[in-house]
Amino acid sequence: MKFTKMHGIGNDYVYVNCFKETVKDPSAVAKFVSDRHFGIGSDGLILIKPSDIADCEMDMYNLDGSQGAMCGNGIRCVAKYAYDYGIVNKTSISVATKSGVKYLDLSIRDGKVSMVKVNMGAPILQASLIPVVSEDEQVIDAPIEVNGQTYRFTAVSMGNPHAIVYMDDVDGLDIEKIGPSFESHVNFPDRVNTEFVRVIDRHTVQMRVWERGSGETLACGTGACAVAVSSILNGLVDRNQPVTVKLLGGDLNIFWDESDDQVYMTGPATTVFDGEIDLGFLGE
Ligand SMILES: N[C@H](CCC[C@H](N)C(=O)O)C(=O)O
Repeated sequence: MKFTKMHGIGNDYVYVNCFKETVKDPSAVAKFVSDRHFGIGSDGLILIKPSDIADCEMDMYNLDGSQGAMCGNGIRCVAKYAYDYGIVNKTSISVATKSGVKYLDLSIRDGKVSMVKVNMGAPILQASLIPVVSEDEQVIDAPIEVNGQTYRFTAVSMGNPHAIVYMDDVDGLDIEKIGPSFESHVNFPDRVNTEFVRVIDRHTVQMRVWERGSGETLACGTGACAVAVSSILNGLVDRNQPVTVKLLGGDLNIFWDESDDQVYMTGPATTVFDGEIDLGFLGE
């Protein structure tokens, strides 16, 4: 199987061009290739597939083999791959995902994509659609008990579920302990991606993320969007202004446009190397 290793500020995936390759069992392939000792090493697998409704389709799998409905860092790399490898020859493109068709604008430097702006769509705040168990219509700054401690969190979906928790210090956080407890908490029927956030000023936040199905990653694009929306809803950053979200792997610029309720994410996409791996033992 030919593949391309790419990352969005350190959130790295193995990408397969399914205009040319066939992957029979993506879940099994994702689990194997993601292993950083026995496989290639990544946060998961992303298939770039033909689409009848967009320029291409993104089909994303976490490292545990679970399928993700949306991936912000991944879709920027899909767009970069599509342009750089000749699937498209334009700088405004569409990518179909499990959470709808997304529209992207590409910045080109030296003939290749350097930065990508993605319309990530409108945030979903209705608890039953996130989903999160709650008696309230929306979950903003609500209590939740995790490992015997009470936290306050806000729930936002960007096509995938996020729980946002604000703290004074995220650098010293024992995320390996608290992350899995949020991920598998009974209040999240589909599990959840959890962002731990320190507010720096009215335009800047710092976050770490424990991703559903992948553990701590260096960055999470949908998570950064959810954090910007949550921070505005909680009055912690200015409305209708860009928010800089600082993640372990780098920064993302997020803008929640009140005029159309769309969340725009701008960030880089990077190709690391092309490779080939024999997955005959997996029946591929
Ligand atoms: N773990 C996520 C999918 C990947 C999201 C993240 N890598 C991003 O950049 O948005 C989920 O299961 O919902």
